Amino acid sequence: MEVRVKICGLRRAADVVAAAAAGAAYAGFVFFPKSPRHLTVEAARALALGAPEGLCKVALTVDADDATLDAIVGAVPLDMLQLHGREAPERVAEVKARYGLPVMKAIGVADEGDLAGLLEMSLAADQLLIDAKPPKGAALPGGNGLAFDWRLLVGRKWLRPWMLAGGLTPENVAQAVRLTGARQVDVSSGVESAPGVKDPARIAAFVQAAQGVRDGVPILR
Ligand SMILES: O=C(O)c1ccccc1NCC(=O)[C@H](O)[C@H](O)COP(=O)(O)O
Repeated sequence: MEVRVKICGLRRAADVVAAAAAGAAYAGFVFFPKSPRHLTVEAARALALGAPEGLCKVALTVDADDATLDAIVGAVPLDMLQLHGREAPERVAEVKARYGLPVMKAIGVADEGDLAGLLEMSLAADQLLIDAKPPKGAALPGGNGLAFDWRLLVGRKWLRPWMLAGGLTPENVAQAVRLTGARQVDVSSGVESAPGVKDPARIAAFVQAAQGVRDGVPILR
């Protein structure tokens, strides 16, 4: 089975097209004003309307209230919501019911203890994004280019589809997939030339590297 790739933090139409052309399955749009990847609703709408068919368009928010989500969902044609803050399972369920869109909930991981709530969150969310926990005092809850100890995921049983994120790059994604068995991966800073600036060549290299592993074995092309 092919590894599905999400390219997060896209800001230019050409990068959305590059992601789809490279074989990415998901395009992530960040709504978080402190992020170099932040989009206005109008900019996200234009990107989403121009996105190639079949690309799953994901809006990423952080502890957003209903008014913020109403504005995003009302204007941007989306396929999924990614909740990247401290949303509790009850809020995840509420968002899912209110908008009728699949919800992916991010879980920040630094140690085994951070995985304790996985089952409860799996019951509320459609998918999980297992990401590195940001360092204390970090300005961004994600997109920090930091990895966590992937060995924490080895042998784990999953109730829902999940995505591995955090510090992935074209250089390390194959190893991460082999070790964790992830069938989906997410990247942001690992395919950038500067914060918020995606590099189409790195996007292509990332997708190729992620998909160059099947059943834990590298594929020789
Ligand atoms: O990317 C951001 O700027 C961002 C801002 C606020 C909340 C979450 C954010 N990103 C979440 C993602 O899904 C990233 O792709 C994920 O954290 C991996 O990022 P990276 O380690 O840079 O590949």
